Amino acid sequence: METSAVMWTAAVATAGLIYWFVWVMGAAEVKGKRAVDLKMGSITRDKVQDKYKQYWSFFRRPKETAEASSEKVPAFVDTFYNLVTDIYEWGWGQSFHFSPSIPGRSHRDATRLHEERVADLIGARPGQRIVDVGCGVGGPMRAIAARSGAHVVGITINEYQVGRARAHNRKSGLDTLCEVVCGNFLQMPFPDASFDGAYSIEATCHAPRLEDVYAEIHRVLKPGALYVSYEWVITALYRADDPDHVETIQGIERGDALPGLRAHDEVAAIARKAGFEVLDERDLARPPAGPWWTRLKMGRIAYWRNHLVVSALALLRIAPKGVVDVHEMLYETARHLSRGGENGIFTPMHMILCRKPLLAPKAEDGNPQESSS
Ligand SMILES: C=C(CC[C@@H](C)[C@H]1CC[C@H]2C3=CC[C@H]4[C@H](C)[C@@H](O)CC[C@]4(C)[C@H]3CC[C@]12C)C(C)C
Ligand SMILES: C[S@@+](CC[C@H](N)C(=O)[O-])C[C@H]1O[C@@H](n2cnc3c(N)ncnc32)[C@H](O)[C@@H]1O
Repeated sequence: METSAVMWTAAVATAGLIYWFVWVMGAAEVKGKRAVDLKMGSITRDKVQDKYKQYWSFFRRPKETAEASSEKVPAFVDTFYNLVTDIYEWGWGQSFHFSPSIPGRSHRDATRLHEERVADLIGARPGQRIVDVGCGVGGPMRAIAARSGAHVVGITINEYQVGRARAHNRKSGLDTLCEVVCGNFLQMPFPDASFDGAYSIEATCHAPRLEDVYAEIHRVLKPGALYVSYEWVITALYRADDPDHVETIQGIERGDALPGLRAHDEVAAIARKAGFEVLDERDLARPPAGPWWTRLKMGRIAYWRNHLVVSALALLRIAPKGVVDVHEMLYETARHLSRGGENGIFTPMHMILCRKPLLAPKAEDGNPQESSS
């Protein structure tokens, strides 16, 4: 073959490979986001690397830093979601959480069932107003509204997610039932006693003090309303004197913008302190539930492919440079999360079901008060 023919063949093959990597394999599982559309939320291209460095230096020692400057946590969590939202959508889907694997069922089904369980636990029904505390781009909100017919109002600190969630709501025809607002769940822009139910899926772990977000949820619920949360916690198997355990938990905190994971046995006491009655509390990851971390482990080849895709896109200046660093951080985080799941020291689905009592606790004169907020 002539040299020019060889060169042409090689060029066409390379172009075909790039096309396959970027446009075909690079499409999200839910086809919501493609690699070529990766942005870094509302951060401008030239600021991505700086923002990533700032995030990393804040969360490198998550617990100490967040304890010393807890008021800064929501802003850094916002930065984190600017950096990761598109990568999450591209490589995971529109629901930013884990779910127990179910033999013979797809990840998409397992995710939806884990979300529908929330609707069932709080008895959501048509005509009710439910708040989704930390709603992401609204995967759970759409599943819960579709299942229950309830009106769901989601709140997220990240403006970019608000835009994505609203676009998905419109596209799925659920925008009459689903609403999204930008705000801090530690100071929600809602009146007292304005919701018939509430839920949070893998979101309150971002609060520096769980009591603050629980108190705020308690405030916006009507007396008698139910609240369910899937919490990220350290389990009873954790040993503080085991360096491998310590490294795993710190790795999870660092790569997920967490100001210190809580222990499983702290959650119910905090809910009661916020004024809730605790109706049920369970780790949904315990057998017979299938392991939630298998999806993360199975994705290793895809992550390697994704690494090539983001590196190529950054090289071609289609994606901002910092995207490679963010992707690497997520790869590391996936390793720590899988390890935490496998050795049983961490769960992302410690479920707590609470009710705001009809009557507030006794007043000083010993008589129960009518519960208002
Ligand atoms: C609840 C939270 C997020 C949970 C998960 C949705 C995400 C945790 C780790 C993320 C990922 C890790 C590896 C990425 C991979 C390297 C990339 O190629 C494709 C996306 C990932 C799979 C990404 C997807 C989302 C997670 C699983 C926290 C933040 C409280
Ligand atoms: C891991 S995502 C989960 C999103 C959604 N629950 C889901 O399962 O798809 C966590 C969410 O909590 C939100 N969040 C974190 N801290 C917040 C805060 N202080 N106020 C409002 N939202 C917050 C993030 O913006 C993000 O949307």
